[in-house]
Amino acid sequence: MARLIIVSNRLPVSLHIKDDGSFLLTQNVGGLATAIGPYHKSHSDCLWVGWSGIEKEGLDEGQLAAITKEFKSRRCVPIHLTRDEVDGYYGGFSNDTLWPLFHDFSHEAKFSPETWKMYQRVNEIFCDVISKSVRPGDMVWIQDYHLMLLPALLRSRFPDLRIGWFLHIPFPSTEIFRSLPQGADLLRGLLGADLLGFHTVDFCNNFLASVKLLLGLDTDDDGRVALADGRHVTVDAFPIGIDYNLYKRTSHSRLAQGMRHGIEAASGKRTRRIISSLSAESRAAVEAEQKEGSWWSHRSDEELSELSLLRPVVSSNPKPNKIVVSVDRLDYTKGLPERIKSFGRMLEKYPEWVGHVTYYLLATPSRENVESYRLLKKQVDQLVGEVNGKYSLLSWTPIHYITRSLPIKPVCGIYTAGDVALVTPLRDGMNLVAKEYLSCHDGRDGSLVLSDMCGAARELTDAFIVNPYDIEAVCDALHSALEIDSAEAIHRNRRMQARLEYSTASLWCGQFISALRQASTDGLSSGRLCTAKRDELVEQWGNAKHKLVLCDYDGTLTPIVRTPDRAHPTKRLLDLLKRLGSMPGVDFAIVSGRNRKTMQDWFGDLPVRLVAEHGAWSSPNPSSSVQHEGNSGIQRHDGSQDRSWYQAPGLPDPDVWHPVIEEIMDESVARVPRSFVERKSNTMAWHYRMSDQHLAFKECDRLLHRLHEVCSQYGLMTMENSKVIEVCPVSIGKGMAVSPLVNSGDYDFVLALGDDITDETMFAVVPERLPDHRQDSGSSETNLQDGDAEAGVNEADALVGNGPDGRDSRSHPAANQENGPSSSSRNEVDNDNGTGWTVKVGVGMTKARYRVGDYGDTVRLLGYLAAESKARMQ
Ligand SMILES: O=P(O)(O)OC[C@H]1O[C@H](O[C@H]2O[C@H](CO)[C@@H](O)[C@H](O)[C@H]2O)[C@H](O)[C@@H](O)[C@@H]1O
Ligand SMILES: O=c1ccn([C@@H]2O[C@H](COP(=O)(O)OP(=O)(O)O)[C@@H](O)[C@H]2O)c(=O)[nH]1
Repeated sequence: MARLIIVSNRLPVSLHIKDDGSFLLTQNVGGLATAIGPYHKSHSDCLWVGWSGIEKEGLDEGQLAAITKEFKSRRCVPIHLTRDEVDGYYGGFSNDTLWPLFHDFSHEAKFSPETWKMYQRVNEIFCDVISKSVRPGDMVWIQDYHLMLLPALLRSRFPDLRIGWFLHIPFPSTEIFRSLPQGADLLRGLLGADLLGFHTVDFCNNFLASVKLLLGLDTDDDGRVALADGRHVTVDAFPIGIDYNLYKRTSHSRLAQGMRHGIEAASGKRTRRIISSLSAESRAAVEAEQKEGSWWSHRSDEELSELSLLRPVVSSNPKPNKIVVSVDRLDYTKGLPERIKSFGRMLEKYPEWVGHVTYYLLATPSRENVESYRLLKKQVDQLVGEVNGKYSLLSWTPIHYITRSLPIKPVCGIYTAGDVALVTPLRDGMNLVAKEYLSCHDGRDGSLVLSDMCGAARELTDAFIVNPYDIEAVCDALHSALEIDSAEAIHRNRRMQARLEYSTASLWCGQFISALRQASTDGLSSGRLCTAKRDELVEQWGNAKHKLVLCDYDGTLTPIVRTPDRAHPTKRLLDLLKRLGSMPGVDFAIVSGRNRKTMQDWFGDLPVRLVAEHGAWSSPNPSSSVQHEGNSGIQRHDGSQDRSWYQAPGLPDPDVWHPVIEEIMDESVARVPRSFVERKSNTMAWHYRMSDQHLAFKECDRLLHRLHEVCSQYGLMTMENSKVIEVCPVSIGKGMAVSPLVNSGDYDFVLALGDDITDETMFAVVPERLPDHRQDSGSSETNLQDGDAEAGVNEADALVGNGPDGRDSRSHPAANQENGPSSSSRNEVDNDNGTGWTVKVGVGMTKARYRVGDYGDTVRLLGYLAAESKARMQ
């Protein structure tokens, strides 16, 4: 397994030098540490390289070495920088130039040749330090805009190193990016990587448009940029998630709940006792005033003082007391002034909320040494003061303004208390706050008003989406969010939560690393299921009513391992399959070459259809009323009450051919140490995965020759697969087995997943278009033979080379007489480097075929589908 080196500006731990000179390491919090930290911790060979956070000045070589050693105890490699270097590279070019420009704040951007020089120098320093740690086969994953030159610097030293880079902030439009004098240099720097990741497809497109405009380089359909040196760089979207369960759990912590109660009490949401002490006159006065809609006017001083004191807790007001929350760094990209104005406008436009809605605004100090941030702080202070000054009552303040940094528990307390979260950045790469708020409201109401200008808006489509610059629109959305019916809010939230719960930070990390692992000098494979296409597939799945999934097992749902019995499914996989199989409108079939007993033992209890021994046996889903086996198969019970197995008709008698084939295969076992024969009821396989491959390949040729001499007389054929040669009846095949299902007319969406040549026959029977005859099909019963003719034609297609690469996909006896398999074709069919395939088709769409990396990608895809179905069921 390739070792991963993570590189970021900051390390996941900070080092503090205590008064006595000793060191203290503390864990940093934040999106990056949460997302990649667990991978770093759980992989003992994974390193993390980043700036130490300590100025180099005043420290001698011995102290620097001691600091390095301290970080090493946490598998971190610190980069030591001088104050000038940090000021120029970090405060200067990164935060004064790239940050504003990438967030569409060109007017805030400073262009300075000095800070650019420092940026170049520090990227080189990073390269020097990393170069000392790199070993052959390593992968390097660079984070963010601070290190855009690093990929090409590393590439010049390590031509074969796998390099990935991910941008955590937006990538701007070409019009903005081209104003950056060093734009072309930065793009060239990035193109040193194999894989470039962004939060959204829009940011990918912005990047590619700049590459085209500034460097004249084109992109292919798979999002790959072809370089003059023959390399391909893959560009794709990897939207980051959060640790959903952590936030959900923390929202129930005593501290968070205590804060929630405190906030609710302070905002008048909880305290009702005082109401009973209200005089009847006061109550009447309050009600009259609410009806009039104008307040303060025509009131006596006494009335005014009583009203202003009591207003927030008066129960007769039709508005219940509510709480609005927001959590941001005090950054000009977060849209705080616009948001405060919108809140003020809401109190003006909907005065019934005065006294009844309290806004808890947490604005954490950020980059306080930067002039524009200091000015922003003043502006926010002033606006909060204006709204509070204008609307405050004696016992109620509209905005509770907190300018401190809080740890996770109190932050969750704030989220949990909020009836509405106001998340309105003017520009943001993702925005984790929006996702954290929803996870703290798991199973509860609470509304999200969300800016359209952040990456999160692409996913959280059930939020109140607003243009953050439009004060009036935000004001109205806030009003609607406060007014929303609780059941409707829960319903909207559940849809978003189902997706967030699945698309976690660790899924994001795993997905990027998996893609990077597959990246090579050719870029990721052509025909790849990129994020945009995956989202489209998930959407089509969500829209379909009757879905069929045909899924191979070994190599598709589980990795290929040394011996067959070690490929036992994990509990997580079984849970996922159970969930999918039980979903209304989903028919899930595991279609495998495995023997019937293994299929029964491993999957017998699942609500799924099973196909064993490449179609020699099939067993319908015991929980489904729809059966497609008809009377064509021979029904056999094997001890399991709930599950029946049907044998494909017309199979040659195994008692006749087994001894013959076994004897031939046993010879190969004798000739090739550590190879073995797997005997199944209707097929037989010679496995050589654990053997010397050179010797095994030679034996393959000999064995195939021997097998072809006898196969046809028994109605058998050979199949060459991943380190296995299998003999099976010519009348079976995965395609033949699933054809009746595919052609039943019961489904408006079919998805087939597989990784090897035996799955090609299954892909082949998936039609180019799915006819929509669900309405007029009299019976859902389809006899196995009904689909045979078509299956036969399509299987023949697969046989003559309509496989993924146009290669022969099976070694049919007749075909083999002319084209005996060569050891090179054997190498080609070996899928151990992981290339699974996904084929989908639906009513009204044309069949599409995609490549995924390995079984992990397939399982993740199924997870997305399950989450989508869950979201749509809400
Ligand atoms: O159709 P599938 O579900 O993909 O099953 C195909 C064969 O899978 C098993 O063998 C393969 O997986 C083993 C475990 O990873 C590995 O050790 C072996 O080298 C692979 O060939 C199974 O043993 C065969 O019967 C299936 O035909
Ligand atoms: O006092 C605070 C303020 C914010 N956050 C966290 O800071 C992160 C902010 O991430 P986001 O993507 O929303 O914005 P960024 O600050 O990265 O631009 C979220 O995880 C917040 O929970 C925090 O822990 N304490």
